[in-house]
Amino acid sequence: MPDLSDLPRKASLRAALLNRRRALPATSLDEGSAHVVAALSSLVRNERPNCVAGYVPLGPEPGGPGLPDALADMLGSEARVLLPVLLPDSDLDWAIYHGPYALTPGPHGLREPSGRRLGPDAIATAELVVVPALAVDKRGVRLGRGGGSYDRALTRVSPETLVVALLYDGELVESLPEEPHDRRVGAVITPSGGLVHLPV
Ligand SMILES: Nc1nc2c(c(=O)[nH]1)N(C=O)[C@@H](CNc1ccc(C(=O)N[C@@H](CCC(=O)O)C(=O)O)cc1)CN2
Ligand SMILES: Nc1ncnc2c1ncn2[C@@H]1O[C@H](COP(=O)(O)OP(=O)(O)OP(=O)(O)O)[C@@H](O)[C@H]1O
Repeated sequence: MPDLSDLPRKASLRAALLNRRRALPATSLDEGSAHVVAALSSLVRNERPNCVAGYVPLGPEPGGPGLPDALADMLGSEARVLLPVLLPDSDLDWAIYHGPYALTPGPHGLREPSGRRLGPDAIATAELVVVPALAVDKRGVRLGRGGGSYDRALTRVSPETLVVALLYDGELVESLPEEPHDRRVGAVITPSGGLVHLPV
């Protein structure tokens, strides 16, 4: 694999990382996601958040299609899982997860919650924020889909709240390009490394 930190632009990094994920065999995706979900489960059981912001994995994203249900199972019955709804300007709205039958098709092949929208500030009520990423570097700099959605959403999250990105092995990289609007994450979970806290 090339040293991803040597690739100059975010767009070419995204393409390389997406191609690498698409080339992973189904068994690696399944096993990787199972390890990631197990480490996330330990984190949730330790932290006992009342509200977790999650996501519905798209294609080969870590966590697999069962991630929202897995999150709901990790939490007590009083706790809630928030899921993102992509807005036309690429900002994120949020709605409570009420099971797989309450997900509807969204843009880019996304599946989004069909329930009442709580507004973009609802992410501030999450006590743990689980985010998708294509890669994260050792400082916590995150590379996402390129809409700037999580850069905006994470500005509404308290600095005290843990933001954790789910990755496959090889996606916690040495260095990524960072722009002023980029919001760093506090931790990543990888299949082999489990939960890794990053310096804020
Ligand atoms: N699961 C998930 N949900 C998410 C995000 C994400 O990265 N993953 N987002 C993060 O901001 C927002 C959605 N933003 C997105 C922006 C672009 C594409 C995209 O380019 N999709 C490809 C098709 C899928 C693929 O092949 O990977 C496309 O349209 O070509 C997807 C999501 C909110 N919800
Ligand atoms: N607070 C903001 N308000 C408006 N636009 C923003 C904001 N933050 C970032 N953007 C815009 O979003 C675009 C993409 O940003 P970037 O490449 O960092 O996305 P990303 O973090 O990879 O994507 P995502 O968060 O959607 O997964 C940039 O053109 C940037 O100007």
